[in-house]
Amino acid sequence: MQSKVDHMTAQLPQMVEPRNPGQDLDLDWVLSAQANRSAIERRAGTLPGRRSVKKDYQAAWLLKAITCIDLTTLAGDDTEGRVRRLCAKARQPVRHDIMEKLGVEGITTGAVCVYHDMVAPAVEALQGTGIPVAAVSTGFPAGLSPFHLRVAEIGESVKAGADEIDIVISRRHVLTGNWQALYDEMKEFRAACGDAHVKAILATGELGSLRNVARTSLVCMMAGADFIKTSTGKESVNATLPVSLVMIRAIRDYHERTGYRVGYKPAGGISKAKDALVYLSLIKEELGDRWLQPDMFRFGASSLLGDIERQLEHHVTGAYSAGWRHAAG
Ligand SMILES: O=C[C@H](O)COP(=O)(O)O
Repeated sequence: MQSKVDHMTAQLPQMVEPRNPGQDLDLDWVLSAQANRSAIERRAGTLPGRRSVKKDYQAAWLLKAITCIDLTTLAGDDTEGRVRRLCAKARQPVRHDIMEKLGVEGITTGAVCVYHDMVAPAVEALQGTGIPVAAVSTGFPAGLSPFHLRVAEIGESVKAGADEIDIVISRRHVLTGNWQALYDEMKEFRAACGDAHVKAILATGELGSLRNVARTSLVCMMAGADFIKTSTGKESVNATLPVSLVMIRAIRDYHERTGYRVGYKPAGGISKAKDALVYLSLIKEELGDRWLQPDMFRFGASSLLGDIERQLEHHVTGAYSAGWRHAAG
């Protein structure tokens, strides 16, 4: 068990892959992307019952999940104090006594994710830790402010010290099939990020179909997205397993054709440890171990960490509930 924990929690330095440079918009490829809803839903339906995460290794997998969390606060009443407390949690995500019993030290969350105004306090609170700060941007969550302001917002967050920028795409470009406009927008956002990594938020709950999700994923990667992300957390439907399958298969396709690995970030509504394990199994099965590192995979989540910590506490006190054990495999 201990060596499994060590192996699972070994964190790679942030963002070690060569960045996806993007490529010209390939409309034939985009339009050939399909998604068979019933096949996707059948496959997604099998995931929660699968046993890819062995019971003995659950603690190790939960620690792995922590290293992949973008610990998030995106609320209108965010304050510097709340963000400082969030950053303290990112540095020390699990209570000392639990970590001691697990025999692990030094793990952190993958990043902290905040609105622009909270970037500076987050950068200050995380100084010297190596934990990146991600800023949501471009008129998050709807992305309907004037284009030049959306581009300028990226520049402001980079100037304030953000390492990663989570942009929102214009859903209307997808809904009207204007792939060129989507590509141009994404390319400009990517350029404005400079050295900061860019995550493209698709807002999949507003894209109308799984086929649109597949096509949008490809266009964003062609325009140079470092990550594709499901949702803002503010749509009525956020991260789901069918949408995740479509997006990670697009990532696999893109890697096979171009040689570049793009990261994946399911976000919104993921709050249970057992759900995190299902996502990790999905990534392992569909993309392989390389994507199970924080530079290639993140959960966008505001409350997942709390449940994971509770489950780890149960693990060290031997108090797992039978139901949870069953669900997690
Ligand atoms: O990107 C992150 C999401 O906004 C977080 O959503 P959540 O509060 O449902 O975990």
